[in-house]
Amino acid sequence: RSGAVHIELVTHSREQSERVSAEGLRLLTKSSESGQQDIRVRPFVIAEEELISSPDSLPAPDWIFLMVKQTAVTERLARTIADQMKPETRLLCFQNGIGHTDILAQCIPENRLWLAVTTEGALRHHSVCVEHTGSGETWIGPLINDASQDRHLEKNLQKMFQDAGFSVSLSNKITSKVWNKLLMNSVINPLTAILQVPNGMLLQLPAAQGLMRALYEEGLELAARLEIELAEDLWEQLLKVCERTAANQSSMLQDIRARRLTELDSITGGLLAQAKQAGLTLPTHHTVYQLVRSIEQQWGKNIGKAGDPL
Ligand SMILES: NC(=O)C1=CN([C@@H]2O[C@H](COP(=O)(O)OP(=O)(O)OC[C@H]3O[C@@H](n4cnc5c(N)ncnc54)[C@H](OP(=O)(O)O)[C@@H]3O)[C@@H](O)[C@H]2O)C=CC1
Ligand SMILES: CC(C)(CO)C(=O)C(=O)O
Repeated sequence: RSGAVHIELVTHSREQSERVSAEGLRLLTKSSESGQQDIRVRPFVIAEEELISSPDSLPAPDWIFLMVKQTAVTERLARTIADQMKPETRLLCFQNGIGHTDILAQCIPENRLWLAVTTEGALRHHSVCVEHTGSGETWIGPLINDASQDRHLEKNLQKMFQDAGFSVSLSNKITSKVWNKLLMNSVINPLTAILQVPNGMLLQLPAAQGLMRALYEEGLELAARLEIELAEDLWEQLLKVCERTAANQSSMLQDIRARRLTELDSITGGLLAQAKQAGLTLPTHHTVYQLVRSIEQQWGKNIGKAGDPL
């Protein structure tokens, strides 16, 4: 969208940035007002390696949106991002799961980290084509609540998203939102990946429902131990997500089918790491962790990692 907002896209590969420069990005989207739309956008684009070799090639931004998988969040990436930040720059992280902020905080002060939890759906078809697969809600909030922070940037950001047609709320309890989603992902994602079924099928299998409940209860116990507030109707919300996305393959199942690394270490593994610190055991999560890891290891991935995440 034009107007006062200037957006720059940083790609992983030079090949992708060259294609986006030459062809633009194709966005497939559907809305009740305009029906199916096939939109071509031409963002300013640069590859990560160009940014590393000349870190001053872009003007320092107000916001950086981090939209990579958890598996791509490394200390090296954190350093690259830190080199792009000026004192007012904030980093907004869109990842499912937990753990990435610990890596990012090695190079970026925690009071500059913001989290986004979104139920928007996006699917990359290829390097210059992405589909908006479903509209949802997005919550944004700071990792730490620092009363001295000037929050005007956050309000401007919310307006920018709203002007672009997204439903965005600001939250002072973003950790609760993160954990609500984390618990849902920790139930749906590994089970759909192990059973190789779409989300809705979990509701048709009584034995799977028993497993879902066991995973959920263990997650609840951990959140209570860590004094993290969760939605009171989280179980009902979880069942609704399975219903609403009945025909969809979870992101973990998609990763397994494409033989990519999954976000297991940040979802189930994230819970297990927190549980260990809190002196709790989560036996059902531990078992599904070992099962998903065993699937990855069948293709030679994550071979160095034992079945025990810790
Ligand atoms: N898709 C969705 O509907 C939702 C996703 N999320 C979360 O958002 C995160 C991203 O998911 P999603 O968009 O689906 O993932 P995708 O894998 O589709 O997209 C991530 C993109 O990040 C690129 N990338 C990786 N490393 C770098 C880097 N160092 N510099 C620049 N680009 C890089 C990848 O490029 P390449 O492939 O070339 O490495 C890829 O194009 C995940 O944590 C997911 O759980 C949350 C809610 C909904
Ligand atoms: C909510 C759910 C399970 C929807 O598929 C998801 O976030 C994912 O697939 O990662």
